[in-house]
Amino acid sequence: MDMLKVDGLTKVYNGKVTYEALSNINLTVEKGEFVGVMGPSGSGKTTLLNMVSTIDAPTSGEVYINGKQPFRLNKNDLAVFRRRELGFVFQDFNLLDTLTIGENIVLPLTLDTRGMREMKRKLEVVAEKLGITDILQKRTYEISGGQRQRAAIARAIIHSPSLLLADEPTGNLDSKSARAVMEMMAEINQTDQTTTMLVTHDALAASYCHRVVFIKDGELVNQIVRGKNRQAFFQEIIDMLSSLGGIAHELSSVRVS
Ligand SMILES: Nc1ncnc2c1ncn2[C@@H]1O[C@H](COP(=O)(O)OP(=O)(O)OP(=O)(O)O)[C@@H](O)[C@H]1O
Repeated sequence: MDMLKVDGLTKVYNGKVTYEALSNINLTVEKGEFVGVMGPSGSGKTTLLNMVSTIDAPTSGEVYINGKQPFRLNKNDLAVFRRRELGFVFQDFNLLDTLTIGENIVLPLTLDTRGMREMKRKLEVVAEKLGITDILQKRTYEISGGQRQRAAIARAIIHSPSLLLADEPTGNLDSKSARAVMEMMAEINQTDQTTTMLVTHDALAASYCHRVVFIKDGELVNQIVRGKNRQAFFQEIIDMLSSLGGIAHELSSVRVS
């Protein structure tokens, strides 16, 4: 079953100069798949993520998520759709300093006015899964970057979204924390069948995906599928990035496999 389908997606920015950031993108992500999106700086990755996450509307083309067309919904229904069907993980965590970690994690449920008992049960399950049970009473400034990102992932999955979207989730982490975060994302994907789309410059992070698609100049130019060996996949990703010509910039952020 397709969880995400992007059909003929084009995005034109109309500023002083008109710029076509995405040209006729076609992409299908099946339920339970973990797909990475990579490409040189300015290639259109964020633009694609913004369309899939319904933050910005395409100029033409369609986005289907779990069989629904979010851009056909009215404003209120779109807000509910986003809250129920999507989970977001960002580079800078986006946790609220004024709340405890536990309160941050249950926030998506409180917006949907769920009962206290249900929220507590879901919090326990998700915190256990992410290994953060002992920091739920703490504030963001009392925990490490890796713990913050794990809390952010817990918040993103507590409502069992149809699609988990991650934008450079390892961008602010040291290599050990990045690896731990990616191992958890891969485990969640595997055990819960959470369909995941990851935008990243980090070849190590991308090597945890089942498949990586590459964008250049607003077009999907290639994709590679992981075999059994993650190390080999990592090398294939590096080779593809260098063949796309982004080497100087891209490889500056590559971690050792
Ligand atoms: N709001 C906007 N108005 C005009 N042009 C834009 C806008 N947002 C992005 N662009 C342009 O669209 C192109 C794609 O940008 P986008 O941010 O999607 O690239 P990216 O692949 O995510 O880059 P990076 O890896 O550096 O984050 C770039 O040339 C960018 O300058």
